[in-house]
Amino acid sequence: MGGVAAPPADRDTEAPLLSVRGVSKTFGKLAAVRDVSFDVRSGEVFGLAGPNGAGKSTLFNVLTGVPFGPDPGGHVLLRGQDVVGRPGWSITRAGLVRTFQTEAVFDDLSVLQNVRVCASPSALGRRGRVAEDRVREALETVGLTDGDAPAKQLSLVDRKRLMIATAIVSRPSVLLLDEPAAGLEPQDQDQLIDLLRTINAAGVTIILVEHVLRVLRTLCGRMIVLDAGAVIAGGAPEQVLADPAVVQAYLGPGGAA
Ligand SMILES: Nc1ncnc2c1ncn2[C@@H]1O[C@H](COP(=O)(O)OP(=O)(O)OP(=O)(O)O)[C@@H](O)[C@H]1O
Repeated sequence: MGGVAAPPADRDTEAPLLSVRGVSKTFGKLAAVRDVSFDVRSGEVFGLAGPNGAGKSTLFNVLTGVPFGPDPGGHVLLRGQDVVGRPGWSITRAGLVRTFQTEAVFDDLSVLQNVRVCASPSALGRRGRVAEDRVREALETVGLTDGDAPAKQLSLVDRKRLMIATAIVSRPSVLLLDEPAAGLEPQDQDQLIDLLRTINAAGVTIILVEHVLRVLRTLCGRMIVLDAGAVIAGGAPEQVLADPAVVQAYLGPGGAA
């Protein structure tokens, strides 16, 4: 029951930017993540899918060390350096930055204030503040032009933009996005797709947890699927999403009949 092999690390000689090796996370008797290994190349948009409870968010937690790292024995190599065991701020500083499933936005603050307050410690300058040019650059990238607008007035897609701004203000090398398209109408999904393409084209490697398959198909060159914590398929989205084991995992026992 070793699971399915992760997609090939690389067809060329370039070392992967991120290498996840034998990562597991157990809560009591529950193996939420089971011996997961995969590689992400610099410049990729790499997809991570799986049914509810498959372990996707837990995997993001252990990759970024917040609130916990993996069980002993797992390795998370960023540019060949193992970040397991480092505190979360240090992993963020090394370049692994995530967003959360629900938009972590302070309604009573303005757009600008949200980016200043939510930025990770790695985005802070010498005086313990985020440089204003970084804040403005992040907001410009995500297309939020009115920094003084109260966050509570933002539409859902703009709240997603704001959450992404709070992550990219740290200038990550790998941006981990947890279900950014959740709840969006198709036209707003298209805006999100355009934004993620822009961020990726600027040199940011992206790992995308997503249930909206259209978004995965459009953006990802490669992806893996988790089920019950283990990798059950990996490769190009069209091939992976047609895999009978993946269809079965999504539909549940007997559902694929
Ligand atoms: N801190 C925790 N303590 C105990 N169990 C946990 C903890 N965090 C997650 N789990 C369990 O681990 C399993 C995987 O959860 P996780 O949230 O990672 O799945 P997911 O694939 O992100 O699901 P979804 O798509 O619904 O967000 C679930 O059974 C969940 O209840």
